[in-house]
Amino acid sequence: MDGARAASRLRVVLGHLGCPSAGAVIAHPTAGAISSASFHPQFQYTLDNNVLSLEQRKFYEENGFLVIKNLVSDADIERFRNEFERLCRQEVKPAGLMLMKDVTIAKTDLAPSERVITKAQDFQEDEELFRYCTLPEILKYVECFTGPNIMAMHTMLINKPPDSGKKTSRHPLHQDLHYFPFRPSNSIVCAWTAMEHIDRNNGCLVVLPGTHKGTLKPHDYPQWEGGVNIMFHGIQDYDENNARVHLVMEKGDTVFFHPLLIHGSGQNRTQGFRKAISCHFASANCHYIDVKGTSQENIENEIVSLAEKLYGVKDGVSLKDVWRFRGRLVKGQRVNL
Ligand SMILES: CC(C)CC(=O)SCCNC(=O)CCNC(=O)[C@H](O)C(C)(C)COP(=O)(O)OP(=O)(O)OC[C@H]1O[C@@H](n2cnc3c(N)ncnc32)[C@H](O)[C@@H]1OP(=O)(O)O
Ligand SMILES: Nc1ncnc2c1ncn2[C@@H]1O[C@H](COP(=O)(O)OP(=O)(O)OP(=O)(O)O)[C@@H](O)[C@H]1O
Ligand SMILES: O=C(O)CCC(=O)C(=O)O
Ligand SMILES: [Fe+2]
Ligand SMILES: [Mg+2]
Repeated sequence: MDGARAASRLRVVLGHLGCPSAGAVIAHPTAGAISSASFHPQFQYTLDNNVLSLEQRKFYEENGFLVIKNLVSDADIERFRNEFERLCRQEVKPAGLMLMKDVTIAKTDLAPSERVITKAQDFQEDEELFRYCTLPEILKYVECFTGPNIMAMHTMLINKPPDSGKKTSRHPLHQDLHYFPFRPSNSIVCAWTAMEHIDRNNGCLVVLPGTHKGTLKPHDYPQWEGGVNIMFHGIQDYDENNARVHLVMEKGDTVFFHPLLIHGSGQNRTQGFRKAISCHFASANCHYIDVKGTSQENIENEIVSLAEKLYGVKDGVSLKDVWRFRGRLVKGQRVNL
């Protein structure tokens, strides 16, 4: 492998390091100007900015997610779909992009195509896909959680394949914060947009409402008979009695959710490749943390070993620098991240 490719892979791999347990309730530091009409000191997970209705704010505060119907246009989704196909055919190779295959075919030599690639990750250098992270209709909502200084930290186009029968198309229940070495968690939000109708048949998102009020749980690989995709860690001891909500979504519908919200996705029982595009945004006022000695150390160790195995890299790479390199400012000022 040439140096540039190795460096770009290393960068992406290291980008998955996580951080410490997020137990403490932290007052939101990025609250902007407070309008007296909407000042609600009881709200902890949303900011006062008059975009969300009172009902929507209460819903997110209580549940940790909020679905906005029909937010992204069909025309934009068509463009994302076309660009994804171009990436799969490798007609363009933006720096840092990672194309993943399902674990059942990871060791085969199948040429990359729209039917082989299950996820395009880190498309921050792909102008066409990165448009998603700059859409005004998306950022308008993101700002309700992050405040005005907004970084796009982590980008994915997920192409959930028809399940091979081994159930590897599932994504185990997890909290995204497990992968993130920045805080506070309330200033991070994921936007996830359905690129087509998504329901239980093709593997919709499943969320455990209210779990964003808990702490970051230990994550590890689930004991799945048919195997599990690399770095798809799950929570071992979630409360089986917690309500589950299966998010049935139409093309363009977008869910915004908190990084502590426990969620996953079921297997795809259809013959189609179920597509969604997402970005994790964070306030640029967030700060990096050291994950050593925390529950996130296992993902850190895994990634570091992988990096050592693949590139012969030892120490010297700062995680903070990696994230700083990968994150992109999409609004306001780049303060810390
Ligand atoms: C909030 C958010 C972060 C939540 C999540 O996204 S959770 C999932 C995160 N997962 C990831 O980010 C994975 C990131 N991807 C990567 O690091 C890369 O795609 C790699 C897995 C390293 C593959 O890189 P690639 O350039 O394709 O290199 P290779 O084909 O040589 O593979 C390197 C070794 O990894 C193995 N591998 C690749 N894909 C998978 C898979 N799906 N499941 C299990 N193992 C896999 C592959 O077989 C190879 O193993 P060895 O031959 O070295 O033993
Ligand atoms: N043993 C497990 N460990 C961790 N997560 C699991 C386990 N079994 C299922 N899940 C995950 O739990 C979530 C909810 O599963 P659930 O069975 O409610 O719905 P589903 O699998 O999405 O839908 P369906 O059962 O209709 O296929 C899914 O995200 C799935 O990946
Ligand atoms: O299946 C999906 O689209 C969601 C996957 C997910 O939660 C993640 O990549 O963090
Ligand atoms: Fe997730
Ligand atoms: Mg199930």
